Amino acid sequence: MIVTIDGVAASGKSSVASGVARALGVPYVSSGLLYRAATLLGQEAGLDLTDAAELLLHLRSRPLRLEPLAGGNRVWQGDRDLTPDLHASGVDSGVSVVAAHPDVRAWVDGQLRALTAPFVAEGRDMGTNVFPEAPAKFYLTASPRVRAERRARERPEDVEAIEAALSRRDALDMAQSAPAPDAQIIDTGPLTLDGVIGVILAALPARDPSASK
Ligand SMILES: Nc1ncnc2c1ncn2[C@@H]1O[C@H](COP(=O)(O)OP(=O)(O)OP(=O)(O)O)[C@@H](O)[C@H]1O
Ligand SMILES: Nc1ccn([C@H]2C[C@H](O)[C@@H](COP(=O)(O)O)O2)c(=O)n1
Repeated sequence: MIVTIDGVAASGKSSVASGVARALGVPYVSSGLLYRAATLLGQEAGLDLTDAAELLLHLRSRPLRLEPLAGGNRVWQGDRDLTPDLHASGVDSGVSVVAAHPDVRAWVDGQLRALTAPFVAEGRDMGTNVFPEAPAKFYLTASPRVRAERRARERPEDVEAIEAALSRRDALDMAQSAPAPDAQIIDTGPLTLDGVIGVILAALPARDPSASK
């Protein structure tokens, strides 16, 4: 079975996906890391991130590998682990431009669709575009203030500045961030992390252990 968890920036997608995946004993797949890796490599090579053709040529010359694990995902380029660099604020500010290119999206989608189910996939368009056939879809929301307060607990930055950056990213990512019509929308604002995971686990269809999707 594939479970999709989409939502706005910092709504809890990766923490919730990891918790659900652990409970189900399957890996989770963080699609945003591939967009982040494309951005990091483009920036490191000094490329113009608005030039999708040049960026894709560069990405295809040394392929990336997403390693989906229940506890956390890693992205490799050869034997270099890119993961520790993928949440730098420079990547945060460039990634929406990269994620807006249709050809980059097709490059990411191809890698995701090549993965073997079962897994929990999180991102923006997992339920709408990449795995529309998934039998269980969820979409996480929370106000920009709630999300900024949560982020401020992990980064030594001002809540107002984080909130402004999140709202900017929400606007830039809006085109690919709509909930699937058959997704259950969960406002995580009033819920704990375990509470959100519990809502999702309770809503999952009964599992057939022999099914692969
Ligand atoms: N329901 C919740 N209650 C309290 N804290 C939460 C909840 N959900 C997530 N968090 C916390 O909010 C922060 C952001 O969560 P997380 O990184 O999982 O979000 P994300 O949607 O994957 O972010 P991004 O879009 O930047 O990849 C983390 O510190 C996480 O522990
Ligand atoms: N399926 C996806 C996943 C991510 N993105 C974009 C949106 C974000 O700006 C960026 C990083 O994602 P995050 O790590 O914050 O979840 O990648 C997307 O367009 N589609």
